[in-house]
Amino acid sequence: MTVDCKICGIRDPEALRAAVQGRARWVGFVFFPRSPRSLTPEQAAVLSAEAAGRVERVGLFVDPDDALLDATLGRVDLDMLQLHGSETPRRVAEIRARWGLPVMKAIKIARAEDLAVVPDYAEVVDCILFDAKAPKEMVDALPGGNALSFDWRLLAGRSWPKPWMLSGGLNPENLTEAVNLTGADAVDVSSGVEVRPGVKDPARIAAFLSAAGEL
Ligand SMILES: O=C(O)c1ccccc1NCC(=O)[C@H](O)[C@H](O)COP(=O)(O)O
Repeated sequence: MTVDCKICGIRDPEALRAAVQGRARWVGFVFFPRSPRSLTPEQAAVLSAEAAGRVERVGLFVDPDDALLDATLGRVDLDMLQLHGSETPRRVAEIRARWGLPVMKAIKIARAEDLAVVPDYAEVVDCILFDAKAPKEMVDALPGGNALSFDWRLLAGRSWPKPWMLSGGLNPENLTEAVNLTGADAVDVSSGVEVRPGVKDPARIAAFLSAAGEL
């Protein structure tokens, strides 16, 4: 079984190289200033140039306005956009049409009812990303990248009309169980391959990609 991996929140060349050497399919660059993983367009442009032709480059945005997308995409070459906020299906479709890039929409899951929106988004996206919804009590939660998992059994035996990725609290130790339960053929990780928020660990990236290769 092949499981394609995305390493999200890449901020430095060492992490990028570990992702490329371990044969990640995608790397993610975060454009959300409140995140410890956020990059300026100038920083991302350097990493994006190094990644070109070796790994697909995903730009992560949270409810971006047109000006932010224009400013970022004017400076950084990206292969896909990841929308990780409260973007409506209509806004997702608008972004996809206007910037002409494939779009992945994060759908945040805490309980079965949270999956009810999938058909609406599936009509307008290229890929769905299932991530954990942070509980309200978690006051300092980010819109994603919180090292939280959801109940993977909610996806067991389900099929979806578009390609999809599993994310949320994955790490080298739990990847096998997560994939076996959900049947995911693509996964996304950030916190689980870090030494602390925003600081990637090349050895953990290698371990995650190795675990994926052994599935
Ligand atoms: O990583 C962030 O800081 C971030 C900020 C705002 C929205 C989303 C964010 N990250 C999302 C991801 O890194 C992944 O797509 C995914 O949710 C995995 O996160 P993690 O649970 O940390 O592995």
